[in-house]
Amino acid sequence: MKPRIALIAHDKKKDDMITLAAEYLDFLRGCQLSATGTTGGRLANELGLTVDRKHSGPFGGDLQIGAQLVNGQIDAVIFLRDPMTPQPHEPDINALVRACDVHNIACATNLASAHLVLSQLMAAGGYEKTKKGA
Ligand SMILES: O=C(CO)COP(=O)(O)O
Repeated sequence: MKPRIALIAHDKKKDDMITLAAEYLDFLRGCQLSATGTTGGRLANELGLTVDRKHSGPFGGDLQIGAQLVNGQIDAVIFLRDPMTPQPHEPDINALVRACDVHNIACATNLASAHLVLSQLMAAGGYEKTKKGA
């Protein structure tokens, strides 16, 4: 089965998400992706990824991803949170991260852990990262 990955980034982390996804592009093309609205829009427009776009985070997108996760439809969450900016939907963010803990779903909330999760999922699927210039 294809890995089912949720990709979410707060505004100041969206460029990081695009750079991250570009690095794992071949692998992510073979995954089933969900994303909050604006993050998903950028992933689709800038990288051509096929993404199940939920509502934007402040309008319930985190909760929609949380519901998918609770229903057993998500294997890992990459959630690049902005720890320096207060978010109007902080309760929704906490609910999603809590749901990951309740259901023991890997949740990477920064780039370092995102690389670990993605490279591990890739290795488990027998993928190799394409080396630049190779
Ligand atoms: O706010 C978010 C996550 O909490 C992200 O939502 P967007 O991808 O719609 O910006």
